[in-house]
Amino acid sequence: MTTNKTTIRTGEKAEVLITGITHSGAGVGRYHGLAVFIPGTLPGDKVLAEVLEKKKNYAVARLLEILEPSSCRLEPQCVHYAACGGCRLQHVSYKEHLRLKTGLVQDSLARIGGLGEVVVGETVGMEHPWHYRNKVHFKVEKQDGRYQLGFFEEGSHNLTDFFSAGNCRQPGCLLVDTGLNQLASLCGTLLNKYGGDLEREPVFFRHLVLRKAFFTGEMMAVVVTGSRDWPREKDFASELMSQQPGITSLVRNIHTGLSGEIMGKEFRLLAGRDAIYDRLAHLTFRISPDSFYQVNPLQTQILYGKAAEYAALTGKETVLDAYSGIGSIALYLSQQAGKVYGLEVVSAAVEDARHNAVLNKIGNAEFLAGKVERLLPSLAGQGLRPDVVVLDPPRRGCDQEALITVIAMEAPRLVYVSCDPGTLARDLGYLVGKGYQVREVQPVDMFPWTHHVESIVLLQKQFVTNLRG
Ligand SMILES: C[S@@+](CC[C@H](N)C(=O)[O-])C[C@H]1O[C@@H](n2cnc3c(N)ncnc32)[C@H](O)[C@@H]1O
Repeated sequence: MTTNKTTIRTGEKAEVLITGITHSGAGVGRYHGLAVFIPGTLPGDKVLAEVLEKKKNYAVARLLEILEPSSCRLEPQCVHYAACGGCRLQHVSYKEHLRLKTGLVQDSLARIGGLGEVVVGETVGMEHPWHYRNKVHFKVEKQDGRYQLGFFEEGSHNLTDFFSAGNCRQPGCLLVDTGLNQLASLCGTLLNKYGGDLEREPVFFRHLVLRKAFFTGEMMAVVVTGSRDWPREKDFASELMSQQPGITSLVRNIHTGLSGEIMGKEFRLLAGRDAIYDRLAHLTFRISPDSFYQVNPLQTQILYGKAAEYAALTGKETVLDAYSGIGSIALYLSQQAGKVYGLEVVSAAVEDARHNAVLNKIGNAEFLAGKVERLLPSLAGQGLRPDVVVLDPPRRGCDQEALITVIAMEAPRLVYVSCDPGTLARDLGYLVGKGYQVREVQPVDMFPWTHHVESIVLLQKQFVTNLRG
């Protein structure tokens, strides 16, 4: 029987030339006309793969052998690369990796947003794309008679232990700041020392969340426990604080619920201050344990610089920063604006933003707590007509109610910051359908070696720009 796309079977071995990449970082090629997704491959590779799953329009296969490598193929540097799955592009040269990310954004805009004519700028990369993360959350699991710290392997609940004795060749994650890796390793040792007898009533540790302010060097550790009791909590805290002088904030979070959130609602300060302080450009920021803060400080400066360029402020404009976190973009733009508003749902982040305005002696910023989709209509109802709206939503993008109100407010300029090209494309498509024009799209590599990419986009309202400008 001749093989064609309908007779392909699972278990079949396929020779595939990879010609593209998916949004989750897998290589894509064709086998008898059917698209085949093969993780761990990249355009230019010729590979032998085993079909694992066959659907009507595509198949998923497992890489067995690289028959001819792409000229852009690299030996991954991380010893955990294969098991961890977090760095899905570590086998791709950095130059090619940036080119692929630009392509991913371009492809989303065309396919999802119907914006094939929009030109996407080249992704801005990093000079040293390692140890760039200022935050990490390690999963804590009981395995082989001890608490282990690491990440779940892709698609499973098996933990890749990043700090066991067998992994001493590379303790920690290559994307994470080296000071945070050292702190994680020490925390792992002390959780084992003070976590209780693993056989009888051990403490249920869920996560270890670590943060570092790159500019000030301050570090924060949040130990997330699933149980309330932790008899030796004080011993843990005092030994950690004495052994690691850089740690300025040690917090316990109690998360007894079933939700998949990393942290629960209850925080307890164990030692030091309840927040860390960092500097970004000319500003100082307080960052509380549950507030969002961009994870790559060097690239954040590039991102915020672009936001200022796109906002094109002259000193008198009203700026609305939707999804404002600790107020960083609003405060960054405040010196060139008449008035800035920030809208944010996490109340601790709103408190940080208000505190940050005072800390930086900024008097023209106002921060409101609540969901953007609720606050915006009420601000519009009160007659607020911003000149610039910054949208920096989480991965799921903007709620349609929020976009409807932004359109009704007729802001001449929108600056859309996104970490998900798919939802960005969806929202841009909607805004373009309602009279906005995409002027510039600039991807910034905030997450080197992973398949994630940040983009910043300038949109302008057609016609109204002239009337109001
Ligand atoms: C990608 S972060 C951006 C934060 C900030 N612009 C920055 O650069 O650090 C998205 C923020 O939106 C907040 N958020 C998520 N959903 C929201 C909603 N429906 N309304 C208001 N804020 C929301 C999150 O808590 C988070 O602080």
